[in-house]
Amino acid sequence: MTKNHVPDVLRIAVAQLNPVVGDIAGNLAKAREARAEAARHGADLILFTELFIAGYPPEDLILKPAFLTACERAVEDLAGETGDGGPGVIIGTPLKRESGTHNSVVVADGGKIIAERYKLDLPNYGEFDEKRVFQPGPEMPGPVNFRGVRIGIPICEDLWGDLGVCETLAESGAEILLVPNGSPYYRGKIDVRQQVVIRQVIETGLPILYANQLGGQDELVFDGASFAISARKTLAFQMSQFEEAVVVTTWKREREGWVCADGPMSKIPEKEEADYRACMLGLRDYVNKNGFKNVVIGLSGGIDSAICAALAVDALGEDRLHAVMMPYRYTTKDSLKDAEDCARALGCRYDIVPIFEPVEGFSHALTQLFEGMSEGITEENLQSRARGTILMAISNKFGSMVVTTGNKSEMSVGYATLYGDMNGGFNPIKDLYKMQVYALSRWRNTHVPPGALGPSGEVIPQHVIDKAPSAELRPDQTDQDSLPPYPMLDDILECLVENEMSVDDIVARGHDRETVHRIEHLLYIAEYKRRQAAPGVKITKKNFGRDRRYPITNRFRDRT
Ligand SMILES: Nc1ncnc2c1ncn2[C@@H]1O[C@H](COP(=O)(O)OP(=O)(O)OC[C@H]2O[C@@H]([n+]3cccc(C(=O)O)c3)[C@H](O)[C@@H]2O)[C@@H](O)[C@H]1O
Ligand SMILES: Nc1ncnc2c1ncn2[C@@H]1O[C@H](COP(=O)(O)OP(=O)(O)OP(=O)(O)O)[C@@H](O)[C@H]1O
Ligand SMILES: NC(=O)CC[C@H](N)C(=O)O
Repeated sequence: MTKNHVPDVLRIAVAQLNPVVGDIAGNLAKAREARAEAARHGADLILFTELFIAGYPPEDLILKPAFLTACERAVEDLAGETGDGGPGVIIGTPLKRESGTHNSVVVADGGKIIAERYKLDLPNYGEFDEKRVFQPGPEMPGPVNFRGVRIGIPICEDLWGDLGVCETLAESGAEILLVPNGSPYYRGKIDVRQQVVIRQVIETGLPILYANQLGGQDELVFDGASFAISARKTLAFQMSQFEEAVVVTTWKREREGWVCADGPMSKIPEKEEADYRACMLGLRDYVNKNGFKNVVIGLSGGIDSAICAALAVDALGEDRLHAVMMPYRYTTKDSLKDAEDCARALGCRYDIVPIFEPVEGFSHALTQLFEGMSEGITEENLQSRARGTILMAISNKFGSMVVTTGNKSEMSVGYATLYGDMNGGFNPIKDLYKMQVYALSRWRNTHVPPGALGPSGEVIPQHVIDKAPSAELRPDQTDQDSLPPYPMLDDILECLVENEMSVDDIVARGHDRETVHRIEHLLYIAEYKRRQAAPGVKITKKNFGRDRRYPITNRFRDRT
């Protein structure tokens, strides 16, 4: 220490933890445990993620006065506990003040709250809706003097937006920026975050520590991967992605400012692994946080239900998945074998429940009404609905949640039966196009991701990957009877959904205009189905959920 007791070393613990939205007592207990661990490792300060005490995003819970009171009490309790001489705390909480209800952080040390700071830049795009429930901080935040070190605390979007929060903090004397985040995963997001942080390091000349939440919350997956960028614009430390951790980083005051002298350097997973682990974590947390002991999946012998089964076993363990094959007249021997092979490879419970009787029963009940009419989609959908009803019966009887299996290609064009195979509580592959389902399946057959509870080896039989996809709702049916080949379909969809491209621009990529028009039309008319669909894990920049809000009643077609 220097003569005036300003420290030359600061040990900052980063709590990359998985809170549960609304479980204030549970989140407080987690914070206490993390602080105790940080204390054991000699930390001076522990940094929690955005709105940690509430869980992020709390959405309209913020409108409940009782929720706000409970959050504030919890942080007051924690602040009181910092009188034990252990680490100080930076923790996120909503706070109702005269200037409004704010997305805030509380800084506590020596048994009391020493500062409050409010988020200025409220994100209101994509999955974010913060302007709906919060008011922005009334003024630019200044640095907080923590044991003689001037710390700037921009809150998440304060780093991304152009309100100049970081710049102002630097101008008003901040020596280091510690940023609590609630930043959800999408493919490639890590690079985007690093660019955002590097930009602010360049603007301010200060090192930035970026602490991100972990865990699944409905459609969102918070992937952690907290990191710091030094004032020299190099990666100072990197925490693991998709894993909870409390790490203590050591910062030293040098001539050029604060420098991270010690911190972890975790490896960040590549494309398929990252997507697979996001789907796994999203499913695991949805099931566990909502109190389901088990899940049930209709296992058809096709690729979608196979990868969902693999994800379920990896997320929950083989004893928590019940796979049910429900054959009908058009189910091939191959499908029966593929489903059984898949269940055997995964080690889960497997049952066969034929649907002849329910389908024939419905058909019989409708014979008179449908007399003289030809068979078609109605009869195909009866098969899907019989299966959906059986899965829901198993769900009701055993308390197991139905995992629904529609991929993004199908959800885009409405290639799924409402109240049939769309039945279910959660869909781990909802934001994966069909070609991505194949890529992840191949990847899983040669890798076991960290934290997965499933076995190694070929858990998705190669034959399932090689054969032509089919709904098997009529003889010799394949998906390509009514849809363009998946590589083409997926490219057109990505252009329309993720990139909001014009039909002309999509045609310029080499696609047939009539096909693009047809896919655009199918995409628009399936909106009503998606509004009734189960939530699923967000993997892309634009998922079918809060990211994309199209009207159901919509006559617009791009015909320029
Ligand atoms: N705008 C709107 N708002 C509210 N409701 C609307 C609606 N438009 C239609 N509807 C209703 O929806 C009904 C049609 O929807 P629905 O009953 O689902 O049936 P529909 O979409 O006509 O048929 C299901 C399609 O999915 C395919 N499929 C089914 C099962 C599995 C797979 C697969 O491979 O994964 C594919 C199947 O081959 C067929 O092409 C209409 O009868 C009407 O009642
Ligand atoms: N014979 C079956 N037994 C059990 N479940 C089935 C059966 N057929 C369909 N399903 C369920 O309905 C979903 C829709 O599947 P369908 O076979 O119609 O086409 P898909 O979307 O290509 O799916 P998959 O690739 O899993 O076959 C399947 O993922 C599965 O969960
Ligand atoms: N919670 C936030 O403010 C997050 C916003 C930011 N753009 C992100 O995705 O990380």
